[in-house]
Amino acid sequence: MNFTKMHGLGNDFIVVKGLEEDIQTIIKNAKKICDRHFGVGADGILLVLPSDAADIKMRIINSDGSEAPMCGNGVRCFASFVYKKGIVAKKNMTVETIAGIQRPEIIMKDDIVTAIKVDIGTYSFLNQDIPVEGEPDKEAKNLEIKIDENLFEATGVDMGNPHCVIFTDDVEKVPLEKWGPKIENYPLFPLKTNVEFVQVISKDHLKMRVWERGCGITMACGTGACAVAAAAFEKGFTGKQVKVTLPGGDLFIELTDDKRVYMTGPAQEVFEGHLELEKIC
Ligand SMILES: N[C@@H](CCC[C@H](N)C(=O)O)C(=O)O
Repeated sequence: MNFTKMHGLGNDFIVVKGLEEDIQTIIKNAKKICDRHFGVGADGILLVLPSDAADIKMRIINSDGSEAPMCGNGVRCFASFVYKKGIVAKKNMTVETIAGIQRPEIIMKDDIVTAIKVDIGTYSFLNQDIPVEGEPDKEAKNLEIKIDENLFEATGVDMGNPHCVIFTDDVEKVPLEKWGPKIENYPLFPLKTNVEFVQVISKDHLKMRVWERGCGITMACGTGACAVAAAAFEKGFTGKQVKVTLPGGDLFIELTDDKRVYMTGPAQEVFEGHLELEKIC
């Protein structure tokens, strides 16, 4: 398997040209390939595939082998990859995902890709969209989650994938490795959920840590940053433009009146490699 290792703020991916590789074997063995000790090591695998509906298609496989409908940091890495490789020779492109069509824009300075801005679609708080158990057309704005002796008030957000956002005074004090998996698998979320703990720094600055569904703790989550910005705006904590600081760095999120979300951030290629699948699978 030929691959390119990339990351968006430390949320790292193995990018593979799907048409040139045996993708069934790759998906079946994603856990081994993503293992940081016995494999290449990554939070997930991004498969580059042809699309009938857009310029190109992205499939996202989490490090536990589950498939995700959308990935914010992934789509920036993916767009930078297909642009630099000449697979899609457009700075404004369309990318098909299970969650719909994403619209990344490659931002360049002196022939170097400096950032990628993505129109990531609209957010929703509706139970049926996230999904969250309960009346389908009610909003998941005051969910009660009890973990051990702790009672949290959470906001459920659909960002193409499910998110559970919890505001707290100090994100550094949250025992994420303990609470993250319990909230990911909380019975309210039939498809599990990504989990974000977020601290309001100011009207235009949030700080968050994330436990990702199918991966665990990651250094950044693009859809998570969008979900957190939407939840904070809805609660009146922040305005429509916000910087979100994650352990791996900053993302810039803009919300529009019609609930559309734009995310801007970097994508970095790390190395190219060749893995002999039969050696680890
Ligand atoms: N890292 C991602 C989200 C990846 C998918 C997620 N783990 C899920 O299963 O929904 C991002 O940057 O958005």
